Amino acid sequence: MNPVEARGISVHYGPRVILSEVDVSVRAGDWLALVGRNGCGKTTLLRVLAGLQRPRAGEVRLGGDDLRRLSRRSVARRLAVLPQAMPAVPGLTVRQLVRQGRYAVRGPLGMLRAGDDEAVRRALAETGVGAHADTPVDRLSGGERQRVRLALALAQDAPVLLLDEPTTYLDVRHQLEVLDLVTRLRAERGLTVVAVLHDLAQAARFADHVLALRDGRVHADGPATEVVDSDLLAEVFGVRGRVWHDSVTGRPTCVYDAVL
Ligand SMILES: Nc1ncnc2c1ncn2[C@@H]1O[C@H](COP(=O)(O)OP(=O)(O)OP(=O)(O)O)[C@@H](O)[C@H]1O
Repeated sequence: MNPVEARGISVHYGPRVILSEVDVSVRAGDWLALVGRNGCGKTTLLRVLAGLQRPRAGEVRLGGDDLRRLSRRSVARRLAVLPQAMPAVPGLTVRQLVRQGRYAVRGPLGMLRAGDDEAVRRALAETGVGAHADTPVDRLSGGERQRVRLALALAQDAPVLLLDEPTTYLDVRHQLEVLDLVTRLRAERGLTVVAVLHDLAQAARFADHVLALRDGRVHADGPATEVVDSDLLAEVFGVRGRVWHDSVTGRPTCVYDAVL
C-alpha cells in the first residue's frame, strides 16, 4: 500500500482550471519532486495531498485509507507538512514552536507526555538547532529558520514529509544544506518525501522521481534519470538547456542556456 496515492485530482478557482485529472503515486521511502512553472499548481497539489484543500474531483488515499475519512489528527500522524511560511509570533522560542508539532498529533487540548519532549529534543538535534532551543525564532537567520521549520515538521514523527519549496530565499550553500539534511533524515528515519522544488537541476539531483505539471495536467512523471532531459526543460519551463548524466552520481545535471 503506497503511503500517498491520488487519483483524478481536479481543482478549479471559479472558471480557471488549476489542476485537471492529476494522478500521483508515491511509494514508501521514495522522494518525489513536483516541478513546473510558477503558478502551475504545485502548491495546490501539495495542499490537496495534505488534506488542507478539497479538490473538486478525485480522491487522495494515505496508506490505502480515504483521506476524507481520516481525522485531522490521524492525518498529522501520517504526514507532516513544511509550509512555505511560518506563523510569526514575536518572542516565540524555537522549542515552543517545534512543540506545536506534537500538538498537531495530540490535538489542541491534548496533554503532552514524556515521549513528546523526547520527540521535540530529537527533532531539534537532528536539524542542528538544539543550541537555539531557547532563542526566539524571529532572531534567527533564514537558513536557521528553515531548519527550525523542518524540526517542527519532524516533531510530528510522521512517516511522510511534504515540503513546499524548502529552499526558497536561501543562498546556494544553505539550499544544499537543507536538501542534504532532508536526504540524511530520509535515510535515517525511512521517510517518504514529496517536495515542491523550483529548480529542475535540484529536483534531478535529489529526488528519485519527478512529476512535472503543465497547463494543469501531468506532463511527465517517472524516475528523475529518465524524465529530466532538454525536452522537459523546453516544454515545461520554456528554457533551452543542456542535460547530461553526471559520471559520478549518474544523476541528470542541467545547464540553462536561454529563454525560448
Ligand atoms: N485561493 C485562490 N483563489 C484563486 N486563485 C488561486 C488561489 N490560490 C491559488 N490560486 C491560483 O492558482 C494557481 C496555482 O497556484 P499554486 O500556488 O498552486 O502554484 P505554484 O505552482 O505552487 O506556483 P509558484 O511556483 O509560483 O509557487 C495560481 O495561478 C494562483 O494564482
